[in-house]
Order: sequence, then C-alpha cells, then structure tokens
Amino acid sequence: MEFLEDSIDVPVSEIGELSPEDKVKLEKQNSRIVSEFQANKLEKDAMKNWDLFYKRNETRFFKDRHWTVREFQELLGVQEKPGRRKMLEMGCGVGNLVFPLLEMDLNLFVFACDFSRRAVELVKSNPLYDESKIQAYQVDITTDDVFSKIPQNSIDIITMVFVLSAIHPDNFLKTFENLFSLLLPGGILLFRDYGLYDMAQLRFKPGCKIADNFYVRQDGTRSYYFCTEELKALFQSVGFEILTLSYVHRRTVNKKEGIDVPRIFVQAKLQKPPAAAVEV
Ligand SMILES: C[S@@+](CC[C@H](N)C(=O)[O-])C[C@H]1O[C@@H](n2cnc3c(N)ncnc32)[C@H](O)[C@@H]1O
Repeated sequence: MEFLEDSIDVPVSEIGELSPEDKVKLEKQNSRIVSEFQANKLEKDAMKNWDLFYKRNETRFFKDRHWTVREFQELLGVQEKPGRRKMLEMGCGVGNLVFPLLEMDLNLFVFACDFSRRAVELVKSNPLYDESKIQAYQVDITTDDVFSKIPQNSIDIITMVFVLSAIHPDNFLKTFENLFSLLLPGGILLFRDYGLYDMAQLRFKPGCKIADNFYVRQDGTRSYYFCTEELKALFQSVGFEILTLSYVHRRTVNKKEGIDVPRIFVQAKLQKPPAAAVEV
C-alpha cells in the first residue's frame, strides 16, 4: 500500500530507541539484499521508473504541500531588491509545492525542474502554469545539465523536498555541489526528506534493501532514509552554512483510506555564505 503524503503538526522530539519489534524488522531486511546486477539496473532505469510512476499516478499521488510557508518562512521573503526573486524547485514532481506558492503571489519567478519528462508535462498542463511566473523543464540534478538554463550564482532560493532520497547515495555530493553553485552568495536552500527509521523504512520487506538505508519500492523507484549527522557532514563539505537541521515528527493522514501514521522527516535550512561566489 502506498501513502499519500500530507502532514500535520505533532510535538517535535528526537528519534527514540528502536523497539525490539522494529529491530527485528530491520534485521529481516538483511536476509535478502538486491543483487549488484539489479542495483545497477535500477540506477540505469531511474528516469524511466519515475516516468512510469507519473504515467500511472498522474497528479493523484502527492497532495499539495501547503505546509511550506509555515515551515519555511524564508519563502515569504523581504523584498530587498527590485524584481522578482528567483526560486528553483528541484525535483518538482507535478508541482505540488510550486502551485500553492504561485497562488500566493509571493513575487517569485520559479524554475521547476524534474528528472521525469512526464512530470514536467503535467506541470505545464496545470491551469495555473503562467510563463511570466514559472518555467518548467526536465533536468537531472546530478549532472552539469543543471547549468544549461540557469547560470551559476543566480538563484535566491532553492527548495528540494523528498528528492534527494530518490537519488543514489554516490550522487549526493554532486547534487549539493550543483545546488551550491546555482545559489547566489547569501542564497538559501530549503530541504525536507525522509528520516532514519521512518515507518516507510521499517515496512520494507526482505528483497527491497539495496544498501544501508537505501531501498527499492515495488514500482522500481528508490528511497533513502537520512540521519542528521550524515547530512551535516555532507552540507558542510560543500560549504553550506547550516541555519537549522533537525528531525521533524509528523503524521501522514488520509481520512478516506483510514490512514493516520507517525512519520519521521529531516528538515534543513542552509545558506551559501554571502561572500562565497563560485567561479563561473
Ligand atoms: C518523491 S518524488 C517528490 C516530488 C516532489 N518534490 C513532491 O514533493 O511532491 C521525487 C521526485 O524526484 C525526482 N527525481 C529523482 N531523481 C532526480 C534527479 N536525478 N534529478 C531531478 N529530479 C529527480 C523524481 O522524478 C520525482 O519527481
């Protein structure tokens, strides 16, 4: 069963000890690991598998992300310079984060990028798609193609939610190096993703584990579960200043399906140091 993504506030706490039952679940996952051949094929087919995901689900899977302005007040911005602020929504899917923002008219111009051409087409067919406010296109964040439409040192704000987890861990560093390069000095990266021991990690069965904290779903899309320590090391190695980085505890609620489950996410706000320009 898949869960539609939504969240409501519950008190924040750190990750507690794993229960004995959860330890058993994690141990069982090690009894059958994805073969190297299969793992390489999943990497080769990653784009195709996300395209098939959007062919199957179209705009029905993720809910609009109305929590973003509450959690990331930086999106509201203070107008310090003339013209629209430039925002990049990396891994935009079908636009569940960007369209609620565009409706609020926050004086942003949004570049919305995704790996999946089909997702980008769905963004473009949204009635709220207005070329004076948004440009959507296909790109792989792990490659230098990201600089084909956006120059280095040019973006005020980048959002990336539930995207890094879909990328192979070998490419995490390159992903953040690219995002760092795209940001203006002083620019902000707003990040949310799946946290270590989130319920979605615990319910993977044997045969789904690719590597530590990295799994494949039935549809071939993959998901990684992050601890804050490894993210901290990654962010700092690229040169980001960490403004905030923590686990957030939420609930996924879907009344129609009778679902109400606790979730663990990681959330961060990062800044490219104001003096750090990357050579163009
Ligand atoms: C779990 S979905 C999240 C979509 C969207 N951010 C949201 O929260 O609704 C992960 C997204 O990451 C995209 N993605 C995966 N690998 C990517 C890559 N290398 N470059 C850009 N996007 C990627 C997928 O196509 C997919 O749309």
